[in-house]
Amino acid sequence: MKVAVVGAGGIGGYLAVRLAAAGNPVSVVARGAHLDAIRARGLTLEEHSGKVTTVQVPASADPGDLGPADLVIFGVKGHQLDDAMEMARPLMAGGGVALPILNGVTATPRLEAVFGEGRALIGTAQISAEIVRPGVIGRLDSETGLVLGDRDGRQDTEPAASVRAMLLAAGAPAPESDDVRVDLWRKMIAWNGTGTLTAAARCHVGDVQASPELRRLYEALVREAYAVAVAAGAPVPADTPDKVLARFEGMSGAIRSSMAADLEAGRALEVDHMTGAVARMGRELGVPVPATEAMCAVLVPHRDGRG
Ligand SMILES: NC(=O)C1=CN([C@@H]2O[C@H](COP(=O)(O)OP(=O)(O)OC[C@H]3O[C@@H](n4cnc5c(N)ncnc54)[C@H](OP(=O)(O)O)[C@@H]3O)[C@@H](O)[C@H]2O)C=CC1
Ligand SMILES: CC(C)(CO)C(=O)C(=O)O
Repeated sequence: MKVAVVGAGGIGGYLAVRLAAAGNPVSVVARGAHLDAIRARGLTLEEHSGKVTTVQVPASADPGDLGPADLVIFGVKGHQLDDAMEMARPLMAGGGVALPILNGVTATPRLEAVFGEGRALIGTAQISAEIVRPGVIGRLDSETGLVLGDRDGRQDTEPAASVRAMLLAAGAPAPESDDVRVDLWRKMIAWNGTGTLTAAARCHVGDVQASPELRRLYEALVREAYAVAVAAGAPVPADTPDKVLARFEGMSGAIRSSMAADLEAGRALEVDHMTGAVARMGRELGVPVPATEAMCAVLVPHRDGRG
């Protein structure tokens, strides 16, 4: 299966290295110093375990250079997806399928709106990774991996089943799921706590775990996002908040969210597609989300980055 990764950053870059190292034909769309480094020295993955892998892959800022792919992995941020989809048209021109790994719950419908119904899978990354320097991805944890399936949440249909098999064969965990839509929403609920708070409080998960005040705020953010998910008709079971809170206890304290890293680096924030989306849905659905609104108020001034 020919694979193209649009946005070979933290998660996209991690997947690109794993798939290419296993012998799959992978190309990447990147830009700036990251692209220059990939072209000069290859794309490198430094894992939490100390393992380092470098692959040489075709890389370009222009997808037209790379040709159509069977699988197009979208690894960009929520606010970058519209531009990325537009430029990715040559990659999708051969009838391939899109696999978004973005946080939030809107990437699949956004992709289907551009490429057509049934042309996008659901993907949700339980992975923590970031570009640590141009050309180099650091995987910061050893979490569960990339949960993927079709738009109805199934993993036994094509091409979802083949994509998952390819990831598993490449040593990229792609856990089993009864309904991938539940995983997607569960991640959104968890992220409203971990992702929002490590950004807003400019800290790591360990700081939240150690602070009674931040833990209370974390729990409020998780419970608010769950209430929004239920009101939105998401198929999330009633024990979801408790499971998310229990999992948080075992999470590596060294993790912080991609938004926390973006905030520190002065990059634009995905806030409208994440915390902001929960707040917006809360308002629309009549669900009070005061903690989420407060986090938005703190993060929105930094939305466009330092330029
Ligand atoms: N990082 C993590 O640990 C996790 C992230 N996620 C989610 O995954 C998604 C991706 O996050 P992450 O991997 O951190 O993102 P990164 O910012 O690390 O990677 C995105 C990459 O895409 C590049 N890019 C964006 N638009 C284009 C374009 N038009 N042409 C070429 N390159 C482009 C960016 O370049 P540039 O920097 O120049 O904009 C960047 O290198 C987000 O939705 C995030 O919330 C989910 C789970 C965990
Ligand atoms: C918080 C985390 C690392 C959880 O996997 C994440 O989703 C992100 O960085 O955006």
